[in-house]
Amino acid sequence: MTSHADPTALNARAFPTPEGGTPMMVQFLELRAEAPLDALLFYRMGDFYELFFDDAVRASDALDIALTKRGEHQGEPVPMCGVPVHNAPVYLSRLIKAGFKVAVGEQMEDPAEAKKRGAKSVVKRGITRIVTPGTLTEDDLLEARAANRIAAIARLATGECALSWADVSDGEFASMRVGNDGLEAELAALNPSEVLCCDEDGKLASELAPHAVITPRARAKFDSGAGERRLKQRFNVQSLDGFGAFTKAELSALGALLDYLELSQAGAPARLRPPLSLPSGAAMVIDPAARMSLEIDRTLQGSRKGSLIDAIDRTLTAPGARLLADRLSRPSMNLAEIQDRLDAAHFFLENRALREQTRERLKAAGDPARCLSRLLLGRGGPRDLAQLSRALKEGEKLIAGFAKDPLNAPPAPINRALDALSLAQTPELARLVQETQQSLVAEPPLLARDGGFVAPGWTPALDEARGLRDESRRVVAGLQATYAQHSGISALKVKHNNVLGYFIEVSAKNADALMGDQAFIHRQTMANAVRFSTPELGELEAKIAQAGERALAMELEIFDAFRTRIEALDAPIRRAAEALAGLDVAAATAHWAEETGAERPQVDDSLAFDIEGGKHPVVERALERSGEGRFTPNGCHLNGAGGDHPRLMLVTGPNMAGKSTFLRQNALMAILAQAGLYVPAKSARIGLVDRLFSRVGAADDLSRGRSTFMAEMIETAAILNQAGPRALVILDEIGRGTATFDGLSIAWAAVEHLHAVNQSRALFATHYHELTRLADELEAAGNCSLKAKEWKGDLIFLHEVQKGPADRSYGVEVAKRAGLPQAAVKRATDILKRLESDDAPAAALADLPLFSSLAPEPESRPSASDERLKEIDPDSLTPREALDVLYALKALSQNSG
Ligand SMILES: Nc1ncnc2c1ncn2[C@@H]1O[C@H](COP(=O)(O)OP(=O)(O)OP(=O)(O)O)[C@@H](O)[C@H]1O
Repeated sequence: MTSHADPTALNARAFPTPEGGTPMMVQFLELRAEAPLDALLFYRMGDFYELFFDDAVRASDALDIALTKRGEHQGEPVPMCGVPVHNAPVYLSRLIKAGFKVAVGEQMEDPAEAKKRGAKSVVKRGITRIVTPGTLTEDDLLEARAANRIAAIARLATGECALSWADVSDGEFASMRVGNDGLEAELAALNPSEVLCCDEDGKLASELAPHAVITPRARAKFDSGAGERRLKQRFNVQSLDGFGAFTKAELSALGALLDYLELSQAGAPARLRPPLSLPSGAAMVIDPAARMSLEIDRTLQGSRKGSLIDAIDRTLTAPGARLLADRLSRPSMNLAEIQDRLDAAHFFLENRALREQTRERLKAAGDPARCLSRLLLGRGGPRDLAQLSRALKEGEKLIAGFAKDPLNAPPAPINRALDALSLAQTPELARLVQETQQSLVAEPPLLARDGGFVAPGWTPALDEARGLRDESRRVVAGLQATYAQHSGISALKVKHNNVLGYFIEVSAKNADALMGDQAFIHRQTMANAVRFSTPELGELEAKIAQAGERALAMELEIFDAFRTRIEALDAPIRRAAEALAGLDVAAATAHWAEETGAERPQVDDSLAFDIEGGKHPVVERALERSGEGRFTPNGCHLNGAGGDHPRLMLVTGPNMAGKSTFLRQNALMAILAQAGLYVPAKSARIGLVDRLFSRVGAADDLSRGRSTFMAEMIETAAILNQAGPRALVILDEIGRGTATFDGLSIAWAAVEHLHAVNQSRALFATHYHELTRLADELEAAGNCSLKAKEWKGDLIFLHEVQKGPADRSYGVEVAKRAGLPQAAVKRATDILKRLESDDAPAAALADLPLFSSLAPEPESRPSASDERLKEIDPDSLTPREALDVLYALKALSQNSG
């Protein structure tokens, strides 16, 4: 599919040469040549960003705005469209969502400066930034509760592979070595909005990360030596050893990413934390198919509503929500880390009042990480400053609630968070917080350039400048009365606009009186009014402007000083922001657990999988909301201890009985437990799961040219090739997309392979009853089924898991419930009876008459003569009437016959 935003198509564009152009057009085309071809150029002209040529054509189409023309270039009209600067974020976000990148060409000087060089000179412009999906920082353009990552894939000639990624909005910067076959799963976990790769890997990257914008870069940008140099220079170190041991591929990926971020931030390079090399094996690997089908952070339709995270997220801050999403997308393999998270949640569950108090404080904390990044990038304003210091202050206040009660001491992870929040540990930071709180007005504006954010009383010099400005304004206001009195025109007004500054306005009929007066200088005649100025007004105007400018300059200086101090305190501020997010997740987990009765899981390094009373949090919520009844909790034991506790469980039962739900809820249980969260179960013991595979439901993958069956087989192959004894495998009805015997054989072989070779803990749902026999033959396999019973000819699902296989499949009953025509249901019942006879299926069907050759069963509606007979009461008939009725009945039966 090629879209307007397709980088390959964009990179093939050509723009005219500047020859023969107007000075402005020459400047535009020079900037256009400087900006990457796959980005649209927003060219600032006063209050508008204008787009020209092909940029205008594509943007007007994507934004649905008018495409006009502006003069000619080289004899051809120039296509143009524009968006107002004050509304630019809205248009930017639409273009970014449509997959475009935008280079912003700003005016680099005051137009007045340009005029000094001659009437025809053009205002200097330069590219200040390239806005791309993966490099956003503005709240308007970002989703608050989701990370916004940009990733880079490096594949060296040696076969070595690595991923690097960054979140410019909060400074995250990391890399990880991966095998070629692990790229897709890791990219799915990171869920980046933009992916860099070298030119040759463009197609591969779009297959690996189908939801991301792909940005191909020259192979030279992926040079690992250059990458290392760039990293050292950026982080100002002699050696990278202090940050970790990076492979060549990691250096290549990190270097390429840094290079691109420098380009896109044009001179204001993103402020990133020093790179972190994540060890492989630190997180449970969830294959992309499983991630999708388990609907962890979004549903198959792509919405957050209806996903696992939506059902369990009780965080109150956006950074808390992002941390929770991160933990769910990369469940930990580190037992100590998991215990820490569970300890923190447990503490908040036990200490309800403290939890409520903490959550109350968190509500005011906002998003300090993103405020900090914007401030460091020079894109932050006074509101960011105020929000950041409020968050730090709330963090400080929060500590007081955790009284030093030796009998109820918070666990280590909470203590660490409290330490990070303690301003007393960083007096510099404490001072900064105090000063920003004192110096800023209650509701500061978004942008510093507008001024008006420093509170009165903060610096005498600023107060004085403002006093002068305000005093002059008062004098101006007073002048209106003086002039009115002097001229005798009571309707005289003193007004202000950007062109004339202060002026006097009178109606046209009063103008003559002032025209002859030396004190008033005529400036402008309008349809109904005439405008004048006076030297006095001019002087006051200058005073006001001067004082205003001085005041603004002082405010900007104060703001800059704060910014510089923040830059130096970058690390402790980040630590405090992370601590707040961590406390939010812990308190939210406890809150959710209390609300739903979720329990603390026991996670260890065994191979156990023992769940009692497990529930599917999303299905349970859906049932609750629709009032359709309660969720039936079910246990699941896959610890391989033998007997009742097989390692591989075959799950049978009628359609709609709840097999898929059962499979999914157990996969989710492992994810939740290793994310360090409570689980929706009475109890759960789970031995670390290193990889989670799930083949649930048949989602067509037609976009990749794979049929349902092909997609299913590819995923099954991946499972049988990769799953090991620590894996958890969830397989739902594999083989059903092909002929019965093929399907059964494949399913059969898969079960045997999983049992003997992979030896993973596995749940295998199937409709092939023949498979249930395997439980007798394979020592670590067992059967369970979902109960259903027939009642008065209807099928009732109990959603209860019981030992042993299902007695039969009830497919025909389900079809009947779904409203299949009566004739088809009856026919299916007949066929089923024959198939279930002892003969081989082919023989059983041999003498079965074809459906079409059977006379359709007559509808059992009463005949007309029957109806008539019912109406007759023989006792009330005269002999004559009886004879008439007899004739009538005879006629009716002849007609219908
Ligand atoms: N444990 C449960 N308690 C209550 N209701 C449940 C339970 N499990 C499933 N259900 C309900 O039954 C419906 C069908 O469940 P599910 O899709 O898991 O069935 P299935 O056996 O996999 O069906 P099929 O074989 O047709 O895919 C669910 O949408 C849910 O409403």
